[in-house]
Amino acid sequence: MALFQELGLSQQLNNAVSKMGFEEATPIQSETIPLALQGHDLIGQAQTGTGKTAAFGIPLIEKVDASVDAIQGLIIAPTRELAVQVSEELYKIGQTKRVRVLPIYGGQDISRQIRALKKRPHIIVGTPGRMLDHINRRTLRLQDVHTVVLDEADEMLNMGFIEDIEKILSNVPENHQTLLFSATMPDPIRRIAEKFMSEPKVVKVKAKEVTVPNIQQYYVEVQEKRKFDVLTRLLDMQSPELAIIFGRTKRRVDELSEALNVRGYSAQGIHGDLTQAKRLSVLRQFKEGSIDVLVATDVAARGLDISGVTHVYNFDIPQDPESYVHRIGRTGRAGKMGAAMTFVTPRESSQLHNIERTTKRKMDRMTPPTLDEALEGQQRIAADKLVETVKTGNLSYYKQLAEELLEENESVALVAAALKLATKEPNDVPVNLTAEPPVVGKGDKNRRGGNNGSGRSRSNSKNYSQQNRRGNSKRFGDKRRSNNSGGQGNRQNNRKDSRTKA
Ligand SMILES: Nc1ncnc2c1ncn2[C@@H]1O[C@H](COP(=O)(O)OP(=O)(O)OP(=O)(O)O)[C@@H](O)[C@H]1O
Ligand SMILES: [Mg+2]
Repeated sequence: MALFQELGLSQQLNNAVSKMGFEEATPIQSETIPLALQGHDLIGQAQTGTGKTAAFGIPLIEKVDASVDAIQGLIIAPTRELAVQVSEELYKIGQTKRVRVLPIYGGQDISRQIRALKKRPHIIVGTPGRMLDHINRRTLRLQDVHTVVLDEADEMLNMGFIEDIEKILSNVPENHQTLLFSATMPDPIRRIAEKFMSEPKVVKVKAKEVTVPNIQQYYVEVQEKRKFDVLTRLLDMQSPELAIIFGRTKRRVDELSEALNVRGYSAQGIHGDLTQAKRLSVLRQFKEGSIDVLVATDVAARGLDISGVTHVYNFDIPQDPESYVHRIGRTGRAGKMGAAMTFVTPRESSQLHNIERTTKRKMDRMTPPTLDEALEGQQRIAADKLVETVKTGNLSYYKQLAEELLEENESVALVAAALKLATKEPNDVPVNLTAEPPVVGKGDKNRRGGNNGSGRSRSNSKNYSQQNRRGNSKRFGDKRRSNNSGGQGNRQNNRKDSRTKA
């Protein structure tokens, strides 16, 4: 790690980064910032959560002449949420220099965007479709652009986006500088990328693994129809501060978030069929912690930086290894710890190995928690909460009654009762989830269905009810259910201050 002061930045930029609380530059930042400032085209590859945004943001802001009222930098991002987030980070970097940054993305009122464009922003951060739209309307003029950034470049250069990108670039002066960043850069895509650039420097942060070491990675062998119960037990046992659960399809995300709510978790889904307003509001609630669990398709997997995400659950194993890297990379960011659990059904073991081959890292096997372990986890949260309240709560109002209760009851029994009331006990309310076909890994002879998204056969989907078919249910009997009404409220409070464990 190097100090930012050693990277040859202006005083204004040094002030900006220290105001953002950055002390040292991350490896990708210290390697790419000087090269970018020298004007080289760049391909930057570094692990998730290691500061790639500032790695392109700092040199771009440095190069902007704030006294010139024209768009000088263009940042293209694959999703609207990411465009918003990147523009916020760039705004912070450029604040001391008074650089104007504007996000433009689909789903937002276009006339409002046109008005904002008239205010002469210096940098535009946008999604390809809406940028093209503005170019066609002649409301976006790019003749003064000197720097183009593709964030999540491999995704952007994937088949779906490449034509849009080419069209956008044909409106930018030819001698512009191009910066491409991503945590993953498969070789065929890198070759496409190089065609867009002139003598690019390739900076690949030296790391043995594609994923960051501070994410503990587990796989859980589980049958499709048992997944939901295993998920809720894991949530109970691990009690994440914030968790993201990835499902394969939009329907899957809807069904999962519905089912989680039925079982007393505060969850919301996010996917491409929701309105833009809804997507942004779900994300905001998740960031604020008013929902604990975000259920998402891969749309949320690229680039989103939400602090406090301690656990990622791949309810469905990802279709390709790159997607795995980006999904689990939503935790363990900026040096923090994280845990990722990937569910693997019996026929998906080849896909598990396929992922491990690409990431060059083995996942540890985790056995699904028993009901007792799930309950223990929740009890521990309740106990922590109780002790915390002893320390910080204003209890004088309760002490008189407490003493009376202690005269008439045994003390251990009293505390046990308080714990019971404060514990969110696992429940088995039936939920409906449509089964997903397995993802069969590359090179698997028996491969059928499942590996190519939309074309996939749905013939083996069927509705069934997932319930706790637990062996040890008798021990708890119906008493366990009697306390569930108090569970949800407690969960909200308990989750926030419990420490996490994987
Ligand atoms: N030098 C630094 N010191 C401390 N924190 C930093 C530094 N640079 C970036 N960060 C913070 O680290 C977090 C992750 O950064 P960022 O989102 O840029 O990661 P990324 O490499 O783009 O990840 P992804 O591959 O998921 O897009 C952000 O919250 C960012 O503010
Ligand atoms: Mg990023």
